[in-house]
Amino acid sequence: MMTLIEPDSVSEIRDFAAAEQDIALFLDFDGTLVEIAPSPDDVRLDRLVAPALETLRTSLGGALALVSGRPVAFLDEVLTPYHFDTAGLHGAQIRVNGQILSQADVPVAMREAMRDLVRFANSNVGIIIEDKRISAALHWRLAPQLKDEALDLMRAVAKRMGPGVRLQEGKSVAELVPAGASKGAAITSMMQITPYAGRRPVFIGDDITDEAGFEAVNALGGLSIRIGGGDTCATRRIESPTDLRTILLAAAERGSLTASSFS
Ligand SMILES: O=P(O)(O)OC[C@H]1O[C@H](O[C@H]2O[C@H](CO)[C@@H](O)[C@H](O)[C@H]2O)[C@H](O)[C@@H](O)[C@@H]1O
Repeated sequence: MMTLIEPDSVSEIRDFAAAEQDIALFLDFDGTLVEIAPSPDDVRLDRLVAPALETLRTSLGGALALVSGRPVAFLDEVLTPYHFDTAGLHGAQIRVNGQILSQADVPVAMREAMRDLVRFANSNVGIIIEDKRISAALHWRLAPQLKDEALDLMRAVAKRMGPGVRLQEGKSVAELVPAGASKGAAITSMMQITPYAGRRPVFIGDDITDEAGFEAVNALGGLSIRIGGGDTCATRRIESPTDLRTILLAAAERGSLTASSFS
């Protein structure tokens, strides 16, 4: 005898299937795996996190990647001895299975832009510049009164550099980033290849740059999780990096991470 499935049951079955589907885990770094610190060099990664990520990477069949505004080389150093798949510089560099899949060119006129940023930092105590070659960040966390001036400068520099560059705002920071790069585009392209393809993407982040990643995983039927407050298109929240660390360490201990681990 054939059993008719009521519409409610169909959606329940779909939800159940999605909850059970193998996931691909994409993790932001600053504000997600580490607490926000006064300056970029001050971040501290709990010593248990990198080995836990390695255990989870294995249990996810390799489908675990970092998606960050930091350069790939920085993340390799912080997470040493592990070299995770990484989309760095807001998606401008992508490395999977040890191979560089894509790397944007250094934007035209970046050197001239850096001269302007250095001049601004030299004449304003508390302003920090990160020269990441393909991108550049201007931080005002230690000089919040300079926010408007710093943003005006970055907007003018980005405009002068032309359509090859976009301005990425973040927590007390503005960055010059290659125009085509975004965390959403990076996640979408990684989801097309092994070991990510066929899995349900889960992306966890905390900042404006992560919203493109949330949109991408939402469009792919995945799970988007924002750490902390703020407007977001993420469908779930986790209060803090400490709470996320607790979830990840417990999952590593069990040797299993699914979408329900984040409920
Ligand atoms: O995508 P993410 O991994 O979150 O990286 C985004 C930017 O994070 C860093 O800046 C932020 O964290 C600093 C350290 O906590 C903090 O001092 C700063 O105010 C934040 O904006 C990093 O320095 C940038 O390069 C990343 O692009």
